Amino acid sequence: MQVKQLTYAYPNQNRGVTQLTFAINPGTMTAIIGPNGSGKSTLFKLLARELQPDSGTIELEQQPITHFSAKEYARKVAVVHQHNQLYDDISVLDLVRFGQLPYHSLLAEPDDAQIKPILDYLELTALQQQSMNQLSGGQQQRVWLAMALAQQPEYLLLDEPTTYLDLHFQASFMELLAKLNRELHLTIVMILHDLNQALHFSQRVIMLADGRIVAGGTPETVLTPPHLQDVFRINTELVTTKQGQFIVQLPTTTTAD
Ligand SMILES: Nc1ncnc2c1ncn2[C@@H]1O[C@H](COP(=O)(O)OP(=O)(O)OP(=O)(O)O)[C@@H](O)[C@H]1O
Repeated sequence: MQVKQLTYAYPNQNRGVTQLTFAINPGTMTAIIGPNGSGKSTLFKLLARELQPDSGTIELEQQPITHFSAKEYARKVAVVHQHNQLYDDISVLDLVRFGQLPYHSLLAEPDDAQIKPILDYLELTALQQQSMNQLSGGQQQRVWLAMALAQQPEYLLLDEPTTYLDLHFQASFMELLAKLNRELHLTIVMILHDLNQALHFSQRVIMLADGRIVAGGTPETVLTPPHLQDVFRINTELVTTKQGQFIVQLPTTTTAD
């Protein structure tokens, strides 16, 4: 996926994103990070075709993404939003079946042979007849991911996928994404707020500020204390442990006794 000079401003505003250029290489995990209001969600909506750019292009397989029909695009790119809303009560199985819509007409019988391994993979088989509103937030998040996988996409876009999960589920959800990337070769693009998740789970980080890319590259080159100071206005230190390196946020001011 190639993003070239992508620019979007909300109506009557000059805010949004400006002149974004970057590539998402197949088979990689990319983290999009930046402070509040830096343009992450706007970029996400442009990649998901929920907004149309004012100028610039997004290309997939050397074609502008506008050339794909909605169904064609859904077979290539699946989106997991941060705030998923359900208007009706629905079972886990029925919701995951919706992921197959890009392959079938509405009247076609669901193909549960394809769904079953996905439910097994995400440890949802025992929950498949349960109603969504009986599940915890972490379980629901796995079901939305299962629905996205039922689209059999090549690209998976995730907007702050771990925001509502407790620390245990945050860690296991990120491990799961890494497994999907490794085993199914899914290309993953995710908005993250947690800098250590970006450090440990991405090969590439795109750092936004004021709607522009201020740094892009490997996590080690982008997530440096000077960059984090400039962009997030936080004081950090990279600490090396037996488990690898971690970004630790330090107090911004020190009080003399
Ligand atoms: N619907 C909208 N109408 C007008 N301006 C908007 C709208 N949505 C976002 N903006 C503005 O566009 C800019 C980028 O916002 P965006 O939501 O993309 O940031 P973000 O990085 O996702 O922020 P956050 O971390 O708070 O979710 C901000 O200045 C914001 O105020």
